[in-house]
Amino acid sequence: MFSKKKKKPLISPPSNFEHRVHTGFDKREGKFVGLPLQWASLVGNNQILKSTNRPLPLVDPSEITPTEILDLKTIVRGDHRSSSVPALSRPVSANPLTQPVHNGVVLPKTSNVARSNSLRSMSPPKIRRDLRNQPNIPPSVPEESPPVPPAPQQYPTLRREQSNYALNKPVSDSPVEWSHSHEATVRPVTEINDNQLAAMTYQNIQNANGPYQHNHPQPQMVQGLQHGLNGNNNVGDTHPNTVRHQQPGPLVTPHVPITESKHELRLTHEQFRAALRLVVSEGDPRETLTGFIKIGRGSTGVVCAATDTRTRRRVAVKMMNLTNQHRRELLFNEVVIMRDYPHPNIVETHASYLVGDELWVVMEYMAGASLTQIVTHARMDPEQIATVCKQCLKALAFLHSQGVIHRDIKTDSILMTEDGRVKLSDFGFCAQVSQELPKRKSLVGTPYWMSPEVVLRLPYGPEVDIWSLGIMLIEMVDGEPPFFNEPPLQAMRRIRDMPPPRPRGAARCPADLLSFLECALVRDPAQRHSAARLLHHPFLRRAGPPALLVPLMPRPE
Ligand SMILES: Nc1ncnc2c1ncn2[C@@H]1O[C@H](COP(=O)(O)OP(=O)(O)OP(=O)(O)O)[C@@H](O)[C@H]1O
Repeated sequence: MFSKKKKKPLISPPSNFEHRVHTGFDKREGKFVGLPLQWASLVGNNQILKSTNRPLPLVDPSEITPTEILDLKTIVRGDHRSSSVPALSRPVSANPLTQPVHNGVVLPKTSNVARSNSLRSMSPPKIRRDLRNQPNIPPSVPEESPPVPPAPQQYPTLRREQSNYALNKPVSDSPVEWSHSHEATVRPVTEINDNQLAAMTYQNIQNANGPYQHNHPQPQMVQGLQHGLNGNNNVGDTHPNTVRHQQPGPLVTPHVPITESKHELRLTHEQFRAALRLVVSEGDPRETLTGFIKIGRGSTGVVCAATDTRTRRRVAVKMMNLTNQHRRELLFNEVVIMRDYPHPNIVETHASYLVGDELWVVMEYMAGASLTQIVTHARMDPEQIATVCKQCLKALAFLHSQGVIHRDIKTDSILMTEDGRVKLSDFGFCAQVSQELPKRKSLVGTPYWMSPEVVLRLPYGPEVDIWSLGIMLIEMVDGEPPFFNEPPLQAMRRIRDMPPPRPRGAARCPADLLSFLECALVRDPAQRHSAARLLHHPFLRRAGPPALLVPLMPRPE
């Protein structure tokens, strides 16, 4: 009868915006300039990529899985003998109550903050909601960002409606309670943001009286990426959201006596350093370590081999500068994950320290090789591939049973001892899920190894590691992952739109290897086999002892 006249929404102009990222295209050089490192890696013109010829992992800084307030729990600092301030502890128990969830993966009932993967997410989780009224930012609740629209051709893509991953939990910042004793009462959370760290540190860190700064998250970069995935490669260049508009997010930390309670907080360097000090060991490793030799460089810092003069043991030391991290909160992962999840197939952490402005993680020295070195220099036979897969799957089955998702499985993350034992490393990007928070949403991973659900921005779980393991298997057959000759963004489009990839060398692969691969590279995560299930696949009967891998090790020069 009557046509409803739509009222034109009144949109105010942005206020208080800060222009902190300025990107452009240098026609002479033929490359983008001014991109943050992680985004540069995505469009394929960053220096680290060039120097190591390996793609960098990508962490979308604006997409943080919201945190949840869980039950109150008392945690005690692991080593509190000599400490004058309370600190986060190692986990009280390694195996919380568990119940099966879908697809055979068993998740812990709650995440454990002390395991503090957890501390990784200090960026404000609410920004998209806060920015909803701004131009160019579509409403996105409960999802944090729009899915990639289906491409014109179509291999049936996953859609949100197809997955049962409804996010039924409200977004909430999680206050952390803190008491002035060796026992700290905290609400375990799955991720902690700057507000929560501020809450902890405000009351506990002496001399940390500098002003809190507002955090400036970067939601527009997601739009830029989305734009790129939709066919425009000029990420950050032509998309309207390249200018950042500052809009402070809400703060829900009743225990922090700060007047500007509506503002997101960002820890000062000293506060962050003090927070990190709470989880590292005391002492100066330079007093006991000697003979440093640089053996590698990653996106977070350098790795040196050294000798522990007390034990005469060879160790590897990962040194990460606090001041030049893309997301400094990820450093907490480096400290706690390998330490808190000991397993024969996970690189062992001995200790970690703050040395000036650097975080040093001292770990077992893996003198053999990385799997990348092997796949790029040798051809592996099916028995050797099965041996590697089996050892990796043991680590993954263990981690997944604890609710830990690695999120960056690739040959670069697999290190070997000289006698052929295979261990998982590089836990900088991992995340924890639990029954309360069974799915993650952040865009994290290295493009070529990303699962369809991650590319599609669907909530995801531990199954993403199984997809990446499948891609890693293709690396073992072909020497590189699928689409490796294409820019990362194009590779992500192909992952989004195409059937699961097969190795180029499929013709020389036995049927059981291909069948194993088909169980791992399933587009629908609910149908993908879990690590525990894959361990029973007939292909793994080919697996042999670690010695089978020794002939693959590069010969010392
Ligand atoms: N425990 C270790 N023993 C021997 N070599 C190691 C050890 N840990 C790391 N490395 C080597 O040091 C180099 C850098 O490692 P690092 O973990 O910093 O970087 P990465 O693998 O590129 O990861 P990311 O960039 O995600 O931090 C790699 O070549 C790796 O093989």
